[in-house]
Amino acid sequence: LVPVVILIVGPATWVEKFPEARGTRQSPVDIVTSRASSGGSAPPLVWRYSVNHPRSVVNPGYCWRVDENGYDSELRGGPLGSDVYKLQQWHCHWGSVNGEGSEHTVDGRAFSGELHLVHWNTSKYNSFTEAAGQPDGLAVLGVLLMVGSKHDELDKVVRLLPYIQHKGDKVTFSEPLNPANLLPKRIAYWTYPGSLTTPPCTESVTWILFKEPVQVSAEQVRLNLCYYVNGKNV
Ligand SMILES: NS(=O)(=O)c1nc2c(F)c(F)c(F)c(F)c2s1
Ligand SMILES: [Zn+2]
Repeated sequence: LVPVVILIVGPATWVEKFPEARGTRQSPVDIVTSRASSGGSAPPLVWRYSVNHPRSVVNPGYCWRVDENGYDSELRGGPLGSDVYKLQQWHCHWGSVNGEGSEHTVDGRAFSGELHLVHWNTSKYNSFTEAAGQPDGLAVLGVLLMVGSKHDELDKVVRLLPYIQHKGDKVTFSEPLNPANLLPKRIAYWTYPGSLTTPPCTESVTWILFKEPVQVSAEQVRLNLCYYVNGKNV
């Protein structure tokens, strides 16, 4: 008899180290479109981003993250009440197999990837870290990515990936980049109170997931996958 050792790593074990992961508003979720209520009279969601400032692309160990380095920006309206949120960073989630990389699913369907623009509530809190622990502390714009035509704005980051192949690597670039160009043309969205999708899984995120996917080229998906540390989608 060969002893079988089953090593369980991943979401099922997160609750041991991060009790929040056992919470009542955990993300990601499957968006069941038939059960989503219409937006009613929510005010429009508005955003303004700084374009010309130095940004850093970092390899946190799963995919890549772009730090906004504190430059000004604003996200307000929609489900965010009267608070103003500021863009802290944006990052991506890709799958190891095309068509399976997104975190959220829509009617059970996964997409090739998912971009997250992470904002924090500057009306109520004094730092990102403080806000990240509060139920109304963060607002994340989720953009579903599907394979299609090349995305020029995203390419400003993808072309830097060969320089951050290892966890902890970081490159700073000053090429003008408008995060608003990462969003879909039509801005209809689903929103729900949720959490960080990776440990510590804190229940501090107002999720705003755009309905319309954004297209990226197969080559851009491949580049994201090959400059991918650990090769798994956290
Ligand atoms: N994938 S996510 O929900 O947008 C998201 N997760 C995390 C996370 F785990 C962190 F530790 C963190 F500092 C973040 F800023 C985010 S942002
Ligand atoms: Zn994310």
